[in-house]
Amino acid sequence: MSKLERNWQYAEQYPGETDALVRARRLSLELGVEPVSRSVAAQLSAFTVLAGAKAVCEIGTGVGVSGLSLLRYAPEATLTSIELEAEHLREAKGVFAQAGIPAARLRLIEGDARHVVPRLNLAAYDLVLVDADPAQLLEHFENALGIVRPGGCIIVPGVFAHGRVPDPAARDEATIACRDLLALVAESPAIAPMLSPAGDGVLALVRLDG
Ligand SMILES: C[S@@+](CC[C@H](N)C(=O)[O-])C[C@H]1O[C@@H](n2cnc3c(N)ncnc32)[C@H](O)[C@@H]1O
Repeated sequence: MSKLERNWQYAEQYPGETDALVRARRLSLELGVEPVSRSVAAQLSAFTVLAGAKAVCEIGTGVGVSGLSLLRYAPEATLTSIELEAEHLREAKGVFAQAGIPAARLRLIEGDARHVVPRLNLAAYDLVLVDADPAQLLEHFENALGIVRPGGCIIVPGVFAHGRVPDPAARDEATIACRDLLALVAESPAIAPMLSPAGDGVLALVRLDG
């Protein structure tokens, strides 16, 4: 194992998780839904607090691992989370209920985020997580930019497309979408980006004023 691999593995094993997160992660894997990794979950928890986020939106609820992480240290935050698959959302509801998250802090919406997000209030969210189908990434990202307030942040886990983004030979749709997003964000004067190798890559950015 290389030094970088050892560093990565250490960082992945470092964060502690609540019993609710451990249960949600297990359920997620049983259902074949890929949750954010432990280190990415820890970043989501910290980002919500750092951003002072009260209104959080998530595209791709899955079974609730990322949602629980976003709310973990932010008792005043509310989560609007959108999920295409009824079964995933049903399981996520159980996960949030078992974790004791009050229903008033949650707005769980079943539907295609490409249609739902454009109907949400513009510039109304402090933090938006984009974690749905990577092939639709650019569309989700454009929609996320519309609903995040200036000074707010967008987080995109999985942006290395299972390690394929750095491989120039990889040309599949999801990989190209991730590369296109990384290039777009790097070139925009209206965005302050940060790329972390945690999990399968995390792009975090601040939408600047104006
Ligand atoms: C990688 S999983 C999300 C995992 C979750 N964020 C977590 O860490 O627990 C992606 C989820 O996005 C959902 N999804 C895919 N396309 C979607 C769309 N267009 N709108 C809403 N959800 C979508 C999938 O059904 C799946 O549950």
